[in-house]
Amino acid sequence: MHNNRSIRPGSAMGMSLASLGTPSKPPQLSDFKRPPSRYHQSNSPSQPRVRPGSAMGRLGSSSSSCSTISSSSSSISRPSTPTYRVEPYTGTINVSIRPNPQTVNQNQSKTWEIDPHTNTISNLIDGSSFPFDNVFEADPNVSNRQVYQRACSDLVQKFVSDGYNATVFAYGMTGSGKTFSIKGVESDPGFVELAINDIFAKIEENKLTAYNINISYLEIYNEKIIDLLSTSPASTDLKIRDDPEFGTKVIGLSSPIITSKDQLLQLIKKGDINRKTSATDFNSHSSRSHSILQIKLTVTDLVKNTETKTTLSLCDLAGSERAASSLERRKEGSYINKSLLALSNVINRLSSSSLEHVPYRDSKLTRLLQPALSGSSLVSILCTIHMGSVTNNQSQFAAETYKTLRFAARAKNIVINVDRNKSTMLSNGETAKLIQDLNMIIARQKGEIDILKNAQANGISYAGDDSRILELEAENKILLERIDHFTRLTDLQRTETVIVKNDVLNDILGSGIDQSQLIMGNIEEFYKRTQYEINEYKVYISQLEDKLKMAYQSPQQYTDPYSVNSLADSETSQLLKDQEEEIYQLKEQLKDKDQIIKGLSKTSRLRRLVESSNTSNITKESDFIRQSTPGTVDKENEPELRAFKISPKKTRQSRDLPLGESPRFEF
Ligand SMILES: Nc1ncnc2c1ncn2[C@@H]1O[C@H](COP(=O)(O)OP(=O)(O)OP(=O)(O)O)[C@@H](O)[C@H]1O
Repeated sequence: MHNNRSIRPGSAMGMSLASLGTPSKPPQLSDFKRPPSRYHQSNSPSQPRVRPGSAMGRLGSSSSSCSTISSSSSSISRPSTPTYRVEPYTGTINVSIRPNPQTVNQNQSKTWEIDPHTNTISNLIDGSSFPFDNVFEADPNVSNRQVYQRACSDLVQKFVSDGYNATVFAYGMTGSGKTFSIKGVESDPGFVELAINDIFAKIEENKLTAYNINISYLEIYNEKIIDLLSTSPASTDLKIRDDPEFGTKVIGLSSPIITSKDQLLQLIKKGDINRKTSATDFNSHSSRSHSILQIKLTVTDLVKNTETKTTLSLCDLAGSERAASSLERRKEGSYINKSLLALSNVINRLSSSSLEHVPYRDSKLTRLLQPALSGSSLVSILCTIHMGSVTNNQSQFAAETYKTLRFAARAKNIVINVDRNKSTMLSNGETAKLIQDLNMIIARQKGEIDILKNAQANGISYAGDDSRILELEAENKILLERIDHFTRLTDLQRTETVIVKNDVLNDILGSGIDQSQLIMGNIEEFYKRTQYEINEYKVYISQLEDKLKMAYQSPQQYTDPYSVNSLADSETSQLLKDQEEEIYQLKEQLKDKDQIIKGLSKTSRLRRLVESSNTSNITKESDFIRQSTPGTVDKENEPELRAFKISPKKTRQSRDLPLGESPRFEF
């Protein structure tokens, strides 16, 4: 866990690193099981079925090298929809098709036919037919909420409650409805807002769990990664780095902490404004970039004292398009098409049965999607299409729709194995940090309550003031209860760290009461060593504090001797944050060491007492042996003797205590 790492000046911590790849493990070849083809054996996985009796079916397979006649229509079955019930999840990617009802021309002959019952879309000209998890009708009454419920909400639930990363992306030709589905409109909110509503509803429901949310929002425009939440010029061409923990990371990407749903929605709105859009031949408000919004959730189980981190990625890809009339649009279009081709190639390789190299590095988009596509995330793809006819001037629509469906069919053929992200036990420092954060929230809320109360006292009141005060006071109460719980946990952990968890101390104490001289020597040695370490830490902390002071006084001139010469502002502030964090952790360690010393001093005192009582009790002991009857032990010294029977080493699991239960130490 990052809080446990040892950070030294000049370490890579000077860089502002925000994860972009969905966290957990880096992709491995073993993450892939080549899927058993759901298609007829002689079909290539990417080929659609041909319905018997259709134009192409009648022509027979010789008419096309890419289609095979299936023997009966009953063989067209709906692919199994992932249920996400087993762990780890093994199954196919969820693929949905949604047509843009606005581009359906009722006066033109139909090229595509949708059967919403079998979730199949068929081409009426060539007879090819594609089954998917969901195929929606080209009906303006099909709302974003309905599409979200079937294509996305399951993943969001798994992301919030079950420790899975989840990735949802919209793919399709320009103007087909990707942004409409992901972002939505005021009267019909899209996936982003619906997912956020679900996330916050879940958070409010579960009082035994604490949540921390961070977000990042980027776009890939002309193969450059741009931070949509930052206006700094340094955030317009960010680099990707391989990362053992997250798969890939974008260096310098901002990742603000979210404190409320409103704040989150505001930030996303700000990012949306920064995103590149222009009028094109097909869409008056076309997205000229791929956008990736990541919501990173840290869930702390207050009962088990564990923490789980998960990431939800919502991607609105730019649309594929033919040559545009404007030069600039053509240039953008060429970057868009290149990266979509790279994505298509990756999907082809993953869906094929060969074990060929998967070309993730061919584009920034595929590099960023690599962790998700290689098994560290549940995936759902929404493919949006136009229903244009091949027999009129909308023929480009038909060709693009065919391309999109082929892409979707290949994606549907990929089998992924996804593990839940592992929960980690919280360390003392992390619990203390959590308490600090909760205290900050309480202080802020108290400030808000005071302002509202003062305003009321001065006769200024706004509608809903009273209920807001009540709401804040209730939230305050819950937060105080959480703090109380964490404080108890921290105290327990500290005690345990001192008496049970410290291996050195345990070795010394567990080595037997009869070697008291040796033990005393060891304890003293250990005591000296700890004192020495404490002094070292103190010196190091004061150096760090001096450095921080300097940095705050003159951030422009401040250059860390260990870091690159001119850090960008954001990197400098990240460096400062890292150093503050390091100081905080070192201080926490110092507190632990202080506790150890207190524990040791107490133990030494007890041992001396026991030794003196042992000597004076020799006669009593021999009396005791002679009489062989219990009850003759010196009653006066009994408590101290009891206190000195040290139990064998305890295991690390002993920290995992149920709420309110103290660890049992045998003395
Ligand atoms: N399901 C739908 N219902 C109603 N209107 C839709 C639907 N899908 C798309 N539209 C409308 O079609 C137009 C184009 O949609 P949108 O901008 O979402 O396309 P896009 O796929 O994101 O395009 P681009 O790739 O160019 O950004 C918009 O005016 C949008 O409101």
